Amino acid sequence: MALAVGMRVLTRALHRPWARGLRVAPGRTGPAAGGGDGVRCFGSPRVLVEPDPAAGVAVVKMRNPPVNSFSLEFLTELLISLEKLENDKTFRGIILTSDHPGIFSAGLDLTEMCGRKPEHYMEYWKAVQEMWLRFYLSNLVVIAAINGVSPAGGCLLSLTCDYRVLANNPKYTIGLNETRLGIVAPFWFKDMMVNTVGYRTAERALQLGLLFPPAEALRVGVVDQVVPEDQVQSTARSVMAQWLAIPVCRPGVQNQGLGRAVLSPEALGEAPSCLIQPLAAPDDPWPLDASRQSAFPPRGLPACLCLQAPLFLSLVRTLVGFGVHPKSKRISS
Ligand SMILES: CCCCCCCC/C=C\C/C=C/C(=O)SCCNC(=O)CCNC(=O)[C@H](O)C(C)(C)COP(=O)(O)OP(=O)(O)OC[C@H]1O[C@@H](n2cnc3c(N)ncnc32)[C@H](O)[C@@H]1OP(=O)(O)O
Repeated sequence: MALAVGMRVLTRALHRPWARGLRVAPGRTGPAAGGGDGVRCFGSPRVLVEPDPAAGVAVVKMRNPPVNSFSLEFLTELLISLEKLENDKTFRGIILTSDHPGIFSAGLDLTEMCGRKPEHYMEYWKAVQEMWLRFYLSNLVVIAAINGVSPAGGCLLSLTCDYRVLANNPKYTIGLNETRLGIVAPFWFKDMMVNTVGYRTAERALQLGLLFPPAEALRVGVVDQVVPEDQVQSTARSVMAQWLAIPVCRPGVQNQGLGRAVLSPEALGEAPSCLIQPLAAPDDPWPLDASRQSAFPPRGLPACLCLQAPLFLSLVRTLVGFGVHPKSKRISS
């Protein structure tokens, strides 16, 4: 299904460039997540924050209908909310979930990835990287309450979290399915998966673009817990309490050198620009090894991307296969 939808969205984006406008969800106020009086929700059109100051926790709800895809606007709002919470010493943890049960996130917004100007791709890709880095390196404990399907970038976002609770609904699959769309997950998507489920499982999952239903997801370890749908939020809160009982939970993990293995200290300094730097060097050697070159273009590559082959090639050279590219050493070694 993801494949069919992906193709449909990409094709439509090329033919209906005017349809890419902002989807603004109405604002909303309500009681705090903890039910306390006088504490109001805040956030932005696409991100609702339900604070529970007494617990030091905020529930961050993604609400970018219809599928919480990562549009540029949504990514920007999500990052602003995260930054606000990080700068507010009231909060030590956030629970990341969807305001639209059934869909956690459909991942990157496919309409952002074709039919646009090169500058837009740069800006968009930088925002995607920043989202990943900011969540991955946040000093807040982040628990994902996954209450819906979570392919590709949606899965990546959950992998940045300290713990993943998934609702037990067979429709709520999770995984990195990029190859099914004819694209290859960037190395940092891959590395996150390897860190989480181990090399062999990640290798197979990425090659086949597997989307795991809950029982499988738990078995391979892509999520930490599967619970009945109506217990996802309460479980996430219990897990959070467990984490917050530890005085130095997230910074402590970093200090022990655990869980932050994808980035070198050098890359941590200025990671977004460092990661996209090769885009500015179009004479770079082809980053894919011979076996991958022969597999390019992959079967099923969206026609609209083929039409933009030169741009697409340079982007692909930049974004994928860094694991076999000599320059990757400065990032991943
Ligand atoms: C910067 C340029 C880079 C170019 C090179 C790329 C290299 C990068 C490599 C890899 C990284 C990629 C990461 C990704 O995250 S790619 C996105 C992968 N996502 C998916 O495969 C999910 C596709 N969607 C689905 O499977 C389903 O929509 C669903 C299961 C999430 C929900 O199903 P359902 O409830 O039945 O809803 P619909 O399918 O009817 O969809 C509703 C509506 O939403 C549109 N839509 C769905 N997914 C996306 C999406 N990812 N981006 C944008 N829009 C999406 C869908 O088209 C429908 O639209 P409508 O008909 O107008 O209502």
